[in-house]
Amino acid sequence: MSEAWPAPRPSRRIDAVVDVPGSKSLTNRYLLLGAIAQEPTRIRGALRSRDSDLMIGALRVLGARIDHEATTGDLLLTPGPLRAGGRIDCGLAGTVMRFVPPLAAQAPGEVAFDGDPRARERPMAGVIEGLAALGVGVDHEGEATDRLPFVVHGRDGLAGGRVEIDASASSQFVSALLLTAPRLREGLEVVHTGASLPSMPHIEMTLAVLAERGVAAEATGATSWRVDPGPVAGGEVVIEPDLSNATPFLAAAAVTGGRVRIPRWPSHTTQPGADILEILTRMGAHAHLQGEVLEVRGTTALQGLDLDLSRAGELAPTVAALAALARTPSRLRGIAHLRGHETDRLRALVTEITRLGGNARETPDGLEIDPAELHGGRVQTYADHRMATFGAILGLAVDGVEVADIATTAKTLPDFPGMWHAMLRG
Ligand SMILES: O=C(O)C1=C[C@@H](OP(=O)(O)O)[C@@H](O)[C@H](O)C1
Ligand SMILES: C=C(OP(=O)(O)O)C(=O)O
Repeated sequence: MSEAWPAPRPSRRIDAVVDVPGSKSLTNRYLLLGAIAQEPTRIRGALRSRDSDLMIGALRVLGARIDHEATTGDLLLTPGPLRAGGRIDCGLAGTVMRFVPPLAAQAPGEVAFDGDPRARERPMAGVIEGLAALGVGVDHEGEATDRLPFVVHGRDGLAGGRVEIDASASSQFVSALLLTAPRLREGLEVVHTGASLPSMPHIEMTLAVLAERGVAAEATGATSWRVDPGPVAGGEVVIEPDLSNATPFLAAAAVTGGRVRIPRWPSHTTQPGADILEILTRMGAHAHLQGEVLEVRGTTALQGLDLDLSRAGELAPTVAALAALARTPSRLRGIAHLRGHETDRLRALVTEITRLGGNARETPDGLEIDPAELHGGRVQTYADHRMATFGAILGLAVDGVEVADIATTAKTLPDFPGMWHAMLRG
């Protein structure tokens, strides 16, 4: 664990252009599809961070060749026959622990999965149920039968068909089963049976990425999806900037009355981070897209808001920081599943807002945050990259904020502290 990081306060008005690295969710989907493609794939603008490196490591264990081209920074994927017999470290990456087991299920033999201590607490039931429905055995190495660690007993030539799972704990259960479905003899229909379903844009992203690689993939109902069997194309792909990782920088403009611009902002995207435009506008900041540049300018006072964040739960820590600095109350709804993220984010956000003198409460499916005068303190981050960026946002507006283990941001951003200081320099 690194030393506590003194969150910087701006010495002058922020006016910065921030180049944000590639999307975690897109990078890890294209990496996985590259490993089962019928030809090599070149990924431009890929994210290099702990989560994408864990995905690269996992795919290598399963037989893919992945090279980093130093001159361009591109990743070059050469698919190989699926290989069993290895151990996969999922770290704390939801995309690795959920997306890779269904691929291992198609490798002939045993593949073991484990991760960080907190990874053993994150929900996995939907993936394990899906594998069972496909006829794939999973042996549990610990006591829990719905979590890591486990061993997948894969085999060639799985039939596929139709599986019913409860994905209310994570949309990644659905994406996981769909992503490797082109290799199933009959393809796959996935039907969600639970009461609610978070992060719908991430499921749409899965369908869009499959379609972009030449696979027939579509929604068959409000909560059911189908992927046809068929070859996955390789070729070149360019990854969009990570819009969720852009949000702390945009929030920096909003809370300080400054200006931040993000180049290469896509005009059409399946990334839920794009919702930040509307959220910031509702809170009183000026946010608009000029060509391919998103510009956010802050105002003197932020307004709270009542918001259903179920589409974009990833944004909750950023929005909670904004809400804690707003002058009217906020309610964030539809995010009960955040209790299964890198940490229990609802509890962590309430604890850390309260630590700094704020006023926040958990509700059954979210948070209520009331205006309060904040003071300094050491924000705990619980191995959660977005708790660290939450602390950094508050530190822009409040004296004496420190962030414990800022290095945890490396989960999805290779040099968050450097980028943050560069933003303050303008
Ligand atoms: O498919 C993806 O890439 C993701 C889906 C979402 O997961 P949940 O539905 O578990 O929230 C999101 O929060 C996560 O950061 C990335
Ligand atoms: C929930 C997140 O990550 P993961 O992919 O590990 O689920 C996140 O990045 O906010």
